[in-house]
Amino acid sequence: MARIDLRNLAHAYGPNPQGPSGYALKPLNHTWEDGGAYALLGPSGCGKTTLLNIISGLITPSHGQVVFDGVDVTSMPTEARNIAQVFQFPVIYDTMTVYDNLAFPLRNRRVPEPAVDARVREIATMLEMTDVLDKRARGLTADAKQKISLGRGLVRSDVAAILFDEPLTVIDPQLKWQLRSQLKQLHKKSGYTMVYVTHDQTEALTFADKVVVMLEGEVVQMGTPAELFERPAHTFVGYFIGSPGMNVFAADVDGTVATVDGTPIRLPRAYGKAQADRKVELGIRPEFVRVARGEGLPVTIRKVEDVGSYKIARLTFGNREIAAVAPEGTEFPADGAGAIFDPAHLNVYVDGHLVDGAPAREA
Ligand SMILES: Nc1ncnc2c1ncn2[C@@H]1O[C@H](COP(=O)(O)OP(=O)(O)OP(=O)(O)O)[C@@H](O)[C@H]1O
Repeated sequence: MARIDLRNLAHAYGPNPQGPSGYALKPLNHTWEDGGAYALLGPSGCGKTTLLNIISGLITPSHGQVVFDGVDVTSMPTEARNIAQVFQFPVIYDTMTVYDNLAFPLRNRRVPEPAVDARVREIATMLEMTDVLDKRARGLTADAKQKISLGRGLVRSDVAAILFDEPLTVIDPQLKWQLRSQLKQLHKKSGYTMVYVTHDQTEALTFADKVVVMLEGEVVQMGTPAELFERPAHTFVGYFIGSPGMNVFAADVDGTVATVDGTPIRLPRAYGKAQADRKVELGIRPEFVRVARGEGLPVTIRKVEDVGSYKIARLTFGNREIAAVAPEGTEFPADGAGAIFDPAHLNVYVDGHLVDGAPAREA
């Protein structure tokens, strides 16, 4: 297994990129620890596959270096990098049996047959494929073929890293759930360095110790699921992670007070006044918004959704929408409702990026 350092990495597909928008991957410096489980999460086109393919060697970056355990592998071909990669669609030998497909990466490296057999059976058990080991891959369902692909990625124990590119896309939802937890367990047991590309937040948050959130070719935050939830470094992380996403609205911030449409809101920290051409916003997760009668920001309750274990109140304040999450059984006021924001969880963003205020002095 390897620690992966990405040094000043950037990539443009065209020969003469014009400014930052010409880059599919904007300059990036990161260390991914040996044995870590990482997810690359972001919307379609944000550069996840580009980054994964640079790590695997399928793409040579236009700038910077990829370093495995201190060794610069940037110009090494994929085969020399000692990695396993699992793609969105099955990459298997149709005419071979499931057993031979799983054994292939090991036999290729001249692993002795008894060790091959033990490992193939271990992986087949994990994937619940022991009863089809003798069947040819050709006749199997798309799900089963993709499981073989996953198995081929997981079968070697001497790889520097295992890279997954949306590996569960073609798998049915029930099985997806099961495979996701199995991958997590396998990671815990084996300590492989794993990098998992997905656009699905549930997949990323259940699989990874650290999630790398990407937007328009840029890493906007790398953090644990709790960090992404509690302190989104970018408004995009706030929207993209969580359901419903973080409430974000324009505000005028000066010192320890934010003003939203003339209504002052107290902030837990002090902020300098932003330059006039900057976009200043407040962000607060719906979980930290409470609705009460006659207190806080005056709002109208547009509707209340009961989603089983909790309720989501959809509020309007002027022309803004605010969501509030409340425990099951909460009764909302029929009139005079106000939204109260938990100050400890109010974040200030300038041009989309989180700003750290200074400790507020007592008045
Ligand atoms: N071979 C290529 N030539 C030119 N541009 C490309 C190429 N591959 C990707 N791009 C562009 O680079 C950007 C990042 O694409 P990439 O496939 O890495 O994103 P992604 O986040 O993996 O998206 P998806 O989830 O849709 O696969 C996109 O604007 C895409 O159009």
